[in-house]
Amino acid sequence: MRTRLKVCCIASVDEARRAISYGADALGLVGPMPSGPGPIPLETIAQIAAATPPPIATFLLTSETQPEGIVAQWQQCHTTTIQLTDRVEQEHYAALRTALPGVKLVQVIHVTGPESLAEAQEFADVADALLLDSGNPALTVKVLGGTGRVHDWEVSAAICATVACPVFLAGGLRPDNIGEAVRTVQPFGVDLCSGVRTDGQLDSEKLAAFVQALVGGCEERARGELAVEVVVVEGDTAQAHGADVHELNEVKLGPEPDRRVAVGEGCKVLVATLTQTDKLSGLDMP
Ligand SMILES: O=C(O)c1ccccc1NCC(=O)[C@H](O)[C@H](O)COP(=O)(O)O
Repeated sequence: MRTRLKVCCIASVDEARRAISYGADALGLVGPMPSGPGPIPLETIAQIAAATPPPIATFLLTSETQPEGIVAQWQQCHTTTIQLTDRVEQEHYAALRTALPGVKLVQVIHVTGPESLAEAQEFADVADALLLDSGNPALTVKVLGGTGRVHDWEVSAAICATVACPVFLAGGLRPDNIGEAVRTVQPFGVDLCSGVRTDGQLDSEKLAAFVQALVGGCEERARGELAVEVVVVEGDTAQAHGADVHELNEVKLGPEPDRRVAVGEGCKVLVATLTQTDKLSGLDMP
């Protein structure tokens, strides 16, 4: 699977065009924030959103946490998507869906430790996607993104392996770490701001280097996925080659014809060539 690219902190129509020309699938447009280098006026966000062709997605980043405030900001810029950079309580999602039909909602989870796994699982059913970032909403002046810092990718990997919705990885991604990030976390998409900027401006050379490294990381990820084979028979005598039994709930199956699943009488047998594109969910393993 190709890892999708979201380029954030886009500040002008020119930057939007350049990001798209280098392969961006989505653009991040930062609205009013309590801190950080990325905010631009909502009028500029509206201009960029209007100038962006389908199928490129435009994300309004908002720090608002109440439906009225979120809707009021969106009405000034009409993006395809809203990225909720602070925690928006689940009960508010219904009001947002009613007020903003067709607008996708992406909930940011700031990965602060193992407890973030439960928070991600909480939002996986209500949001259209999650975005794992490195901010800290608990600070007196909230930090909600654009930190340039990586977080614990093992927690992010656990989130990606267990939630059903698409997950973007963000936080300190750069050309020199994106390959490892993609291999470790296996996200649906990646998102970055400071790693492709110089003196606050979108830097085409850094962006080109990032895209090249991302493509390389995706190819390695695909090779790794296809290399693993697992065979499991009966609970007590389960044997696995290439993955241990405890990992099986996180193991993912590839598409037909690579997938071969047989459920035997009194025991369950799985023989599969694995990729990381599909969840194993639905298979009742011993
Ligand atoms: O850039 C900001 O100022 C910002 C402030 C508050 C929320 C989000 C912000 N940036 C947008 C993003 O979502 C970034 O892409 C993401 O936080 C990763 O940033 P970086 O670590 O600099 O790549």
